[in-house]
Amino acid sequence: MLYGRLDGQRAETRERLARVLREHGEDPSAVAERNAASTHYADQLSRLDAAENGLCFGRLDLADGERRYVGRLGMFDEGAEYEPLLVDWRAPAARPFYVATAAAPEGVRRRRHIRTSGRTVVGVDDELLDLAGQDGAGGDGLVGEATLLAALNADRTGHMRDIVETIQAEQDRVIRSEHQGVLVVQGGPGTGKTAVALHRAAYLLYTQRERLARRGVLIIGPNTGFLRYVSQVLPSLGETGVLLSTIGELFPGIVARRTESAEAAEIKGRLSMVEMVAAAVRDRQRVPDEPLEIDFDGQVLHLDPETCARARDRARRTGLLHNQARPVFVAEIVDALTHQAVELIGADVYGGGNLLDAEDRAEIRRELLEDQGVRAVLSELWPVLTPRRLLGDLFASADLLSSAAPWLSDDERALLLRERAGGWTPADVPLLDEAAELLGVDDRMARLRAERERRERLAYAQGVLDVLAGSASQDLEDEDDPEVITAADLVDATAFAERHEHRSDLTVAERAAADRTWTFGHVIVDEAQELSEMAWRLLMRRCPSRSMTLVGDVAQTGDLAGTSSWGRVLDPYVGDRWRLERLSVNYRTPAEIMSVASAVLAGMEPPLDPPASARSSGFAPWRCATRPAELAGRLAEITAREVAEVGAGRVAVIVPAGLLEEVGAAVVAAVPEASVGPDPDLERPVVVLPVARAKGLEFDSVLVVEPALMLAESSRGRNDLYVALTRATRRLGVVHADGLPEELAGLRERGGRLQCPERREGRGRRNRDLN
Ligand SMILES: Nc1ncnc2c1ncn2[C@@H]1O[C@H](COP(=O)(O)OP(=O)(O)OP(=O)(O)O)[C@@H](O)[C@H]1O
Repeated sequence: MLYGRLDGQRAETRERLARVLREHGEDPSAVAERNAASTHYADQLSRLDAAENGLCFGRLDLADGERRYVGRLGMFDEGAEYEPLLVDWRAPAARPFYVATAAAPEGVRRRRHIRTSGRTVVGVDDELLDLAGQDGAGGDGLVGEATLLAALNADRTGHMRDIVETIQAEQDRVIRSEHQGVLVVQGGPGTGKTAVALHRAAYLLYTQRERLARRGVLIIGPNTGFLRYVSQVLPSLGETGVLLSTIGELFPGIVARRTESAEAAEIKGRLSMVEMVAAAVRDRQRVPDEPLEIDFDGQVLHLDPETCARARDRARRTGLLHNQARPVFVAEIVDALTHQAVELIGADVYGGGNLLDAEDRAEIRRELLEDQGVRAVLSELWPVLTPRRLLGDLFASADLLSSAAPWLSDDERALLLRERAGGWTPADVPLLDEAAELLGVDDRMARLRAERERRERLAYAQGVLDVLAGSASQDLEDEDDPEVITAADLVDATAFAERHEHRSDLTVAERAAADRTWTFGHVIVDEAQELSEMAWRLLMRRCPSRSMTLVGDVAQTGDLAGTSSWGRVLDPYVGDRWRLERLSVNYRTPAEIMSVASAVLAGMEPPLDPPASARSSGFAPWRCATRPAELAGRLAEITAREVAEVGAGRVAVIVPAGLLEEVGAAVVAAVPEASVGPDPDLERPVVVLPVARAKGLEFDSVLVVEPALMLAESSRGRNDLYVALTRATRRLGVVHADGLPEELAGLRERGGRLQCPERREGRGRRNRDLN
């Protein structure tokens, strides 16, 4: 019945969309309305399409006899006073599906998980909450155990899936949190932080659609590979209007492809760069050491340092940004030159005094403003600067660098010095943004234009409202219906004009991506521990409301500029006004693997508790020692066997950065479909990737290569190793030629023939130790 209705709604929406697209009318208001309507219907259609798989996945039988179905969207029976047929998972009425327990049943007698394949029901799992005390079901933390385990044990595909059918109570608390400000979600690996962050975005879009549709939601991830990996989750929940981005993509017009050392990136992430950028701007507002000579109209004009200093002080005292203050500087200098020129050109050598009148003086001023020599001097003393020019010049000059950042050591400045050509790195982007904030643009003309357009829009909106009010009062007379509400009752002309402000076809996400100064309604940051202080500054500018959800794990910080303390990151922006939520159950990594990773975690500062695994796999992680010369070849052979073991699943070989090429080449020789590199194709059966790029990803089987080298490669090597060890959903092996870090000494030796204990022992059982 529900699918029948879904088909009906889709056909109707498609028809409406087609009708809108067929409409003619070329005047701007018709085009704007057509665009708005077609976007609305297209969004609606994609929501309906997304509900196809698993439309209805739950049923609640309540103690009072009511039966409630839970699914991907809400459906109502128009013929029966809008009786709910299906409750959207985000609606309050669906909440007991995720949080009811035997101890707190929330009026639920039975919870049913309905598993479907296409439109066919393939299984139901019931939990009787009022009987839970007797049969042991549902009383100890995990909700919908059978369905959950089926999801956790499924082969990985290279794309993250939504978890809407099996959200757990602690996750639900985060997803539906009513906290308005900064919400930090700290949780160990596999606790569902990414999943929760994405479902929270979907939840907020549902509960605050009007506001968020206007301002948009921004989701920040650590790299484009990760964003690709998670990119299907929101569309599968019917939500598409979200901007997924890395920090390196947040400066419109710049693609940050240049690479640099981790040490250089760390320096650029420090808060002291604010002072460096400000000093670099000040250094470009110059006063010459000697008087300058300018040839003008057969005369030589002199510009002395005092005049320049006075002009600079006056321009600076305006408090305007560099480019906006420039006209003040220019006016001062040109006035001084005009005065000199008038004195020279108009001097009455016989009678004394000056032969030039006010009009002549104005003419000379105009000529000076257009004179090439004068312009060159002004550009030297107070140039128009773009962020790219400012930082391009700065990083290409040892002198400019040492003047702008004298507190850096010579070695540190040497790390920043580079060729001008070659583009930008991700760590440059927050600096470019900082520079843009200090430079500003001389936008007087643009503002005049915008004001004119605003007035036109307002007049148009008032016209529309007058027409609507007229026709509504007509209706009123015809039908004598006091309930009629006119458009003007609901919105005034200014609000109406704002709605029509953007007449282009661009979506909110596209407009936001193209506008550096766009401020978002909500910002979600995944792997938030990796962001530098400068990146936080940029993000806070994009979210003045501080409506943010930050998810991460300070034990997994790999970036040298990242953090080990949420308080330290947030203090400058919100003081202690942020809320911390913790996630404690690991849904990815089986208990056997987590106990290996926990030994690595134990050596970290500050000490953190490892999350409890939701299940055990029955597969013991192993190690395999080999000689250095045989490492790559041995790995290739083991990888090929793992591929056969995981069947349709995915295998990852995670290596220290220095071994990527060698190991990658050997693995590709053995498994030609393998994808190798920092940004591999995750849909391939095997990927070989450096440890720094493994963050946030997961695979059925993981081979960790040379853990001792991972520890040594970076000052955050322990965190990197912890990340590598916690990427597997089923199987973990460690292959090494170097010595093994002592934390991993307890691993069993891999046997000569690969055993398949999972099959012997049964796959993916619930971890009975949980809680
Ligand atoms: N409630 C759930 N139901 C089904 N699967 C879940 C649930 N919670 C998490 N998972 C699965 O567990 C895996 C790990 O989740 P996720 O990647 O969101 O964890 P994470 O905390 O971000 O991990 P990391 O910090 O290691 O990146 C994913 O496959 C996710 O789909």
